[in-house]
Amino acid sequence: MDISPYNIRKNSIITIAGTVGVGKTTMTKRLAETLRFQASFEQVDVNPYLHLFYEDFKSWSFHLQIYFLTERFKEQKRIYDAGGGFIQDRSIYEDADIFARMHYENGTMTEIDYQTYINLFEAMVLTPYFPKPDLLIYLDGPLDYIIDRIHKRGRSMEMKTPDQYWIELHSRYEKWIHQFNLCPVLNLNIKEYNLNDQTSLEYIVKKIEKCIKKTDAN
Ligand SMILES: Nc1ncnc2c1ncn2[C@@H]1O[C@H](COP(=O)(O)OP(=O)(O)O)[C@@H](O)[C@H]1O
Ligand SMILES: Nc1ncnc2c1ncn2[C@H]1C[C@H](O)[C@@H](COP(=O)(O)O)O1
Repeated sequence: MDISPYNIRKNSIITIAGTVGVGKTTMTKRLAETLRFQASFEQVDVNPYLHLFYEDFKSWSFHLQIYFLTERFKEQKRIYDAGGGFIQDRSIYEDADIFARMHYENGTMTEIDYQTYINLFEAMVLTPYFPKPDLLIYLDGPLDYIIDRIHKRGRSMEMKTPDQYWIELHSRYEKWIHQFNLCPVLNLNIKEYNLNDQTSLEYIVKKIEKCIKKTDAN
């Protein structure tokens, strides 16, 4: 078996999940550097719908979800073609189970659009390009820390969005992770690590090793 210096298979796929602003992108970068894996990011700056969506959820939620699905599919294919070895910034499950569902349930996505989206999502995850991740790392922490990070990051479209949106997202994430069972989950609390501290990073890597080893043993 091909093992990285950290006893983690070099073809592993590790997905970082968690609500907006919790620190997924930052964690993706640091883990990819440390494990010498490739990174797969969500590209926020080039997303042509995101600004429009934040101005008017009802008009743009379907377009935005289709765009995210397309981008995730391309990234999944890239990961598959490379034979794994990736840290991935957010999972496709979050798009469907949290964001799309929330907008449908809140009336900012129509039933027809939601059904079309779900049909496409279900067809996509059945393709070979969507192997289940070897591990999903779930980042969470106090809501006030997370909202503070969103404000400090300073994306204007997010800063104009009422805090109620982040509160609802966070609450939906908490429910979602409790029932998520498609792959092993490592829970990390953002108050309990510091990515600028090598010891703290090593501690996270040790936890990843343990979770992935347990799965390999099954
Ligand atoms: N461990 C951390 N400690 C302090 N600030 C962090 C940490 N991780 C991320 N941040 C900051 O919080 C903000 C959101 O992080 P980001 O990685 O973009 O989150 P996400 O991808 O989950 O939206 C950024 O400004 C980032 O610099
Ligand atoms: N599927 C999605 N639907 C709506 N909005 C989404 C979706 N995926 C990501 N977003 C938004 C949330 C943030 O404003 C940006 C980037 O997400 P982040 O958690 O900061 O990486 O896109």
